[in-house]
Amino acid sequence: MDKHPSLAAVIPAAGVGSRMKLATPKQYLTIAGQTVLQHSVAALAQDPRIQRIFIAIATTDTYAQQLQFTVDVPITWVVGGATRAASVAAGVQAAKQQGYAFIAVHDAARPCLQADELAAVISAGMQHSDGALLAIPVADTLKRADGKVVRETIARKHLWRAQTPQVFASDKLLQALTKVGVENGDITDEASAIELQGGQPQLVEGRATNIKITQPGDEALATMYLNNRNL
Ligand SMILES: Nc1ccn([C@@H]2O[C@H](COP(=O)(O)OP(=O)(O)OP(=O)(O)O)[C@@H](O)[C@H]2O)c(=O)n1
Ligand SMILES: C[C@](O)(CO)[C@H](O)COP(=O)(O)O
Repeated sequence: MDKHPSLAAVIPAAGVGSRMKLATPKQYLTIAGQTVLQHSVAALAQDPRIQRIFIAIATTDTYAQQLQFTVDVPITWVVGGATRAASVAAGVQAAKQQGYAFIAVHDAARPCLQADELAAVISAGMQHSDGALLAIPVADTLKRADGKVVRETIARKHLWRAQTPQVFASDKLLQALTKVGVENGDITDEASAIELQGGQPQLVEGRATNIKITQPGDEALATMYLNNRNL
C-alpha cells in the first residue's frame, strides 16, 4: 500500500429532511453561524488526510450554489439519488474515477464531529480490510414494540448505535453498494452493505455529541454542542 494512500470524503446531502417538518432541508439550516452542511464540511477538513470532499446534492437543490466554504480541501459537487445509498454511490463512483483509494462517508446532518473521532475512524478504516465506522454502545434499555405496545426487551449487551464517518476502500464499498442495490431503501448505512458481502467492519467508539440532526429539536442540541466544543 502507498505510504500515504489517497482518501476522499463523500457527504450525502441530497435528502429533504422530512422528519424535521421544516421548509428548509436540514442540511441547509443555519446553526452556530453557518449551515449544517458547512459545519459538516469543516468537520471533515480537520483531518489533512482527506484530500477532496465529494458532496452529493439533489437535482432540485437551490441552496448549494449560494454556499461559500472556508476550508482548504477542494470540493466536488455530484448529483445524488433517490436513496441515501444512491447518493453515496454517486459520490464514491466520482471519487473512484479520480483515483481515490479510500472513502470516508459522512452524513451532512452530523455537524458536530470532532477531530479526534475523525482521526480515529480514518486510521481504523484504512488499516482494516473491511473498513471501520464510528459508533457508540447502546446505553438505554431497548424495547421491541407493536405500535406503542411493548412486545419484548432486547438485550443491549454488544449493541452499538452506528454513526458516521464510515471508512472503506473505494473499490470494496462501490462493489458492495452495487451488489445490494442502491435503490434498496433498507440499506441505511455503508457498513451494512459491506456486511451483506460477508465483511466485518471495525467499530470505533465515538461520542454521543456526534448526533445526526433528524427530529425537531435536534438542531438546538447540535447548536449547543457546536457552541461548547469541549463538551
Ligand atoms: N436520497 C437521499 C436521502 C438522504 N441523503 C442524505 O443522507 C443523510 C442521512 O439521511 P437522513 O438523516 O435520513 O436525511 P433525510 O433523508 O434528508 O431525512 P428524512 O429521512 O427525515 O427525510 C442526510 O445528510 C441526507 O441529506 C441523501 O444524500 N440522499
Ligand atoms: C448512516 C447513519 O447515520 C448511521 O446511523 C444512519 O443509518 C443514517 O440513516 P438515515 O435514515 O439515512 O438518516
